[in-house]
Amino acid sequence: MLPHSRKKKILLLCLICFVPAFFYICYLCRPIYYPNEPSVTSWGAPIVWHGSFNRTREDELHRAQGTVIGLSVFAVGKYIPRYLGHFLETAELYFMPGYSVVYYVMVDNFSLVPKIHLLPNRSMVVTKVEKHDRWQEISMMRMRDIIELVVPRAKTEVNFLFCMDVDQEFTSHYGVETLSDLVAQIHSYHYLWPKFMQSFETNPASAAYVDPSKSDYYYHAATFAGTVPEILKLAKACLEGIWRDKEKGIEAIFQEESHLNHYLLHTKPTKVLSPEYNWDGWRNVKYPTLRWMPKDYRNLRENPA
Ligand SMILES: CC(=O)N[C@H]1[C@@H](OP(=O)(O)OP(=O)(O)OC[C@H]2O[C@@H](n3ccc(=O)[nH]c3=O)[C@H](O)[C@@H]2O)O[C@H](CO)[C@H](O)[C@@H]1O
Ligand SMILES: [Mn+2]
Repeated sequence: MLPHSRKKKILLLCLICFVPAFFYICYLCRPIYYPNEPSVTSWGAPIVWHGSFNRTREDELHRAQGTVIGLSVFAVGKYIPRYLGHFLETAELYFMPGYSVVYYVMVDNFSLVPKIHLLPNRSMVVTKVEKHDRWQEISMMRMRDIIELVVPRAKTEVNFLFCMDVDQEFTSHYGVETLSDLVAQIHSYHYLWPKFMQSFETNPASAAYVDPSKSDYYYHAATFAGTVPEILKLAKACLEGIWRDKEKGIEAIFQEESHLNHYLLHTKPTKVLSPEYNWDGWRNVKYPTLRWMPKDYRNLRENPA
């Protein structure tokens, strides 16, 4: 039998450790939706949530302007058979329904590209890209290919350009409420985490360096968007940072995502997408619009680390 004073100490310790942990877990698990969450950033940009915008008004505006939207997506190696078909099929269902859309599909092997039946007013341009040996290079060099292969076409064909990862699926209406000059996606993993736990590059020698205490949000590179000139500026800045790091023999912790976060800290996005627009599958988002597909790094990536 433990002495009475020892029991009291253990009980007190449990209260000190577990009660705050319990409340923090409840905070992390609570349903996330508007109007419980903020819908404007500190610099005045809207944070888009289900219910925070008037879709009818936005639709009227974009239909009157004849807005055309581009969507660039890369699928290299095993990512083509695993993800590309489903990504495009769900985009046909939910990405900007009723609008003219041009898909810029970047692959290393034309013969594996699935046949997708496109709706009227929607077209697809398939372009061959180099296959790099490391997944990190495949991921990072998308910035170079966006500059050299996507932008030259997109600048005359579309008003807004989205750049997305392929390992995701659309699950409900992803509409014109997401359009703006420069659009960034809040990373759903990091949304509720304190700043010191965010995954910014913390090596001051890297061009991607961000002091977490000065940050706004941790953004997810799986979606960024904007007008074509803004995307060109963003991609050029990220690529320059990647080259500067390479000259020093370093690679930012989350590759182009780290450089994107550095850029967006200094060039504030004009619109921010809430975690609803890039849901990780377990986060308790009430109105998910696009969701991560299951990862399978071991089988899909060329190199394990
Ligand atoms: C844990 C981890 O690894 N995280 C990285 C990765 O998250 P992710 O796990 O989201 O990376 P990912 O495997 O989806 O790769 C990014 C994208 O590059 C393309 N791709 C990549 C590899 C490949 O062999 N074929 C191919 O097509 C594809 O479009 C893919 O969606 O990417 C992020 C950028 O979005 C960051 O760079 C993260 O550091
Ligand atoms: Mn991804």
